[in-house]
Amino acid sequence: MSSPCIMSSNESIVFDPSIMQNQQKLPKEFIWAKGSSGFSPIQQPTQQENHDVLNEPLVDLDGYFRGDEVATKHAAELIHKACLTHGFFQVTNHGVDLSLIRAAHDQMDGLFKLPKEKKLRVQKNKGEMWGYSGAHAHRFSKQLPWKETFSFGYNYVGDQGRVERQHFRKFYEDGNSLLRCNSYPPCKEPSLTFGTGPHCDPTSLTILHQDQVGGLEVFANNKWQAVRPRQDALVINIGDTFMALSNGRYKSCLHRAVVNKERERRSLVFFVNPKEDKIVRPPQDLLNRDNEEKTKTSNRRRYPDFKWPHLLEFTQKHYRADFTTLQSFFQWLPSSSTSTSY
Ligand SMILES: C=C1C[C@]23C[C@H]1CC[C@H]2[C@]1(C)CCC[C@@](C)(C(=O)O)[C@H]1[C@@H]3C(=O)O
Ligand SMILES: O=C(O)CCC(=O)C(=O)O
Ligand SMILES: [Fe+2]
Repeated sequence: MSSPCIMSSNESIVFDPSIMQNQQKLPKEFIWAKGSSGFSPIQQPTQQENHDVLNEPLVDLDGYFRGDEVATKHAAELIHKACLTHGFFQVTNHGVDLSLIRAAHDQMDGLFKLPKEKKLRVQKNKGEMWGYSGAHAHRFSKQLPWKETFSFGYNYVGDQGRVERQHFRKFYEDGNSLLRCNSYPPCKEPSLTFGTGPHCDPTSLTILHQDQVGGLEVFANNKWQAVRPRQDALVINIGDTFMALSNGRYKSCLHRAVVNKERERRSLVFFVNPKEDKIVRPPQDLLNRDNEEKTKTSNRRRYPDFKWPHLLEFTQKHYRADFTTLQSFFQWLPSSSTSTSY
């Protein structure tokens, strides 16, 4: 039986923001805090007032788009360094018009303001990637995230017959990516819960635009640090799949989203994925370079080969993505059947 005041259908919670944001006491299903023991600092929610602000690299892409070689080299170096350390940076002059971003947020607003019944008509089923989800209550029963999401599939079919220019461009061509709209309603007890719990994205690359409310945090230098919202910037982070593709050189970014007492927060997230049949394996050039640079013992392959649909299946059917997803996936992989319906 769920907490009082929460509408319940078929035993799972219905996350209605207009009701939830007025709950004086956080329903137990949303509590993440575990007291002083049993939880590492990574898992434990922290008081919002205590947060450091991250001084992450801000990369201006203007020179790159103008074909300025020096500016491009500088931007590439900043990105490379950020990927080697936390797997996180922001970009400005990224080529996406601000008016388009605003229009996307307006559309998102329209979606989240739909009546509950309409949202539930497109509810995600377990194992499916697309549709509406209220606190993921159809999938999980505890440590629910304080959010609603709408997810959409995106399949970019590249120009046919184009000459191959880069290994990774080819690798991601025709991939099945995912667009997700997140809405985090205000919460009376924000320090007990999360909008999105601590995790590394299992996907490859994440491109995110957050509104001006703030709530995204990155675990860097052994502490949680807030990412200051910038209207003109896109937040980029490395996910587990890209970390594997780079043989562990580039770091999958550990991050989370906290909620607050007063303001609803929105974010718009694009998760880039390779096509289903691609084998996630570091390019030979990179392994050769590792061979030249390091001793024989440290240049071995860090992860076994896998395909994205298997990692996706793992996170949708067997394991809730967190900050040790990749490790747990490689333990599960040998025992799993390699046929999948994705
Ligand atoms: C493949 C995915 C699973 C999640 C959506 C995409 C990329 C990020 C994953 C997620 C956001 C990581 C935190 C936990 C999660 C359950 C969530 O809070 O939404 C994850 C997504 C999911 O499984 O739906
Ligand atoms: O809303 C945010 O800022 C973060 C969301 C996130 O990390 C995710 O959806 O994977
Ligand atoms: Fe994420």
